[in-house]
Amino acid sequence: MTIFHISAECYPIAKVGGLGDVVGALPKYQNKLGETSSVIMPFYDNKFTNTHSFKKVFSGRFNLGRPFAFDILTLVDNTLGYDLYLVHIPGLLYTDYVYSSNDTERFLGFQIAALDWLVQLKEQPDIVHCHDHHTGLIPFMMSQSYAYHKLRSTPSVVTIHNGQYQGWFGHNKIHLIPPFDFSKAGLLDWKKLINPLASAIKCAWKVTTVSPNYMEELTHAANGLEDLLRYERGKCVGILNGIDDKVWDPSTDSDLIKNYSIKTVQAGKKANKDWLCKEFNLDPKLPLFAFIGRLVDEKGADLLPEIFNNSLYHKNLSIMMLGSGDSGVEQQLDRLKQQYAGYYNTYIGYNERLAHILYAAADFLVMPSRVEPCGLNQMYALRYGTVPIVNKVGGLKDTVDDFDNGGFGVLHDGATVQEGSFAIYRAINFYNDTVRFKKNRNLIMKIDHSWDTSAQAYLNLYNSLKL
Ligand SMILES: Nc1ncnc2c1ncn2[C@@H]1O[C@H](COP(=O)(O)OP(=O)(O)O[C@H]2O[C@H](CO)[C@@H](O)[C@H](O)[C@H]2O)[C@@H](O)[C@H]1O
Repeated sequence: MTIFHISAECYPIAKVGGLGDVVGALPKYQNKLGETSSVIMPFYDNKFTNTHSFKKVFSGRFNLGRPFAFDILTLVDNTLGYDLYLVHIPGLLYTDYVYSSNDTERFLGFQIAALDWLVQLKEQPDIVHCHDHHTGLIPFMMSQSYAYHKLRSTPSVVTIHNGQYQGWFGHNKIHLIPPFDFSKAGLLDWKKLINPLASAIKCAWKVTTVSPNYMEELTHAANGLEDLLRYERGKCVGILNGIDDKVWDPSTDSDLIKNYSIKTVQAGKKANKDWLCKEFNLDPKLPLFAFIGRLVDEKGADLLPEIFNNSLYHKNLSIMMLGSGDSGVEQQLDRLKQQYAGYYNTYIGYNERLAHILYAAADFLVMPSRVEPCGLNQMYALRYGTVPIVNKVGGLKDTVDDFDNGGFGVLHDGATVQEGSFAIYRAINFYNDTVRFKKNRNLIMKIDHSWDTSAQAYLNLYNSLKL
């Protein structure tokens, strides 16, 4: 089967969050299963594109209010485990950032160029797999735009990584979409706006979300799309994300201060913790709690300052926070540093290497998310022998069980300061039960969340769509 994943992010080329991780891993595992799975993504002006060589495979032009020329580039000396195609649109998409405020035109141009290339390929794809709203107009264009008539019978699949963001824009821009039968314009609309995610849910052959529980939640809370998802339920399915167990392997991870396996976890985690605590002025003898992520409401980031303030009262733990986002929350989190010097520190920003070290160094990872479609951090934490403390939502509910209930993590029921603070209090008691805690550490490192099972689940889904 020939599969094309189309996405705004793909690790290690460009990653802002979990979408990049998934698109950078899933095709690799699908290829391992004998398929031909590739990625199409934008050509950004970043470290990866500036330090690798590319070859042109196609050139074209399209009109988006004004004419644009584009190239499709492919990576030379590719060791990624899948073919990579980059859409290079100078003056539109070739930027040193992934997302911005004029994304409508940028990602519309990306989608049009990707389809202009796909439609003229000698061998038509078997599956076009779109990810999130940035590629959400592709199923509509494949089925309705005259120019893509040849792709009309090619199955399209859309995966919702985050239903909060939908890419809405006004009908005054409808003329930017390549011509189609105007009587079908309703397929683009949701609540009087062009809504790429809603359109994808209407037009794709199958809709997936990144955990079964999130699929269920979306029918009650989907930022306005609940009714649509309930109506289209028959073609929706939740498939739990996996993790790239080659990138996220504490025994080979080149970012770590010291590598370790289950056998050497004690010494390995200690070396990483000692380094981190020295670097950030924390006490290595205390249990270390970490947060890694985007500082946005969905992640419960606004709760963190108070949760940390409550938890640091007895000065019997250390906390390290790595993230960026809401500037008010960033300031509040930074301010706590003076009050709790020696016990608390932050790194405001994005730092891939520090994230890896922190998963290895920490004893616990806190995730008080309000919405968590799947969550990868808790799975990375488990693989690195770090106990996740999570709110019982979305994929967190599917992947973590409470230690007081025969499980291995710490669960709380509600994204509130009280629940989050009490969960940390319970976690410290768990940590102090050293024999049980050590046994648990070995156990969680053995949990298999690799992509093997889920990559097969996607293949089964594609096979069900074969004509
Ligand atoms: N400041 C920082 N520095 C370094 N690394 C950082 C960082 N902030 C975040 N990261 C990294 O970004 C990734 C975040 O993954 P999540 O699954 O939590 O993400 P996100 O909410 O972006 O994704 C959405 O898509 C994914 C994939 O489907 C779903 O799992 C998730 O629930 C959904 O919200 C992890 O690899 C994490 O280590």
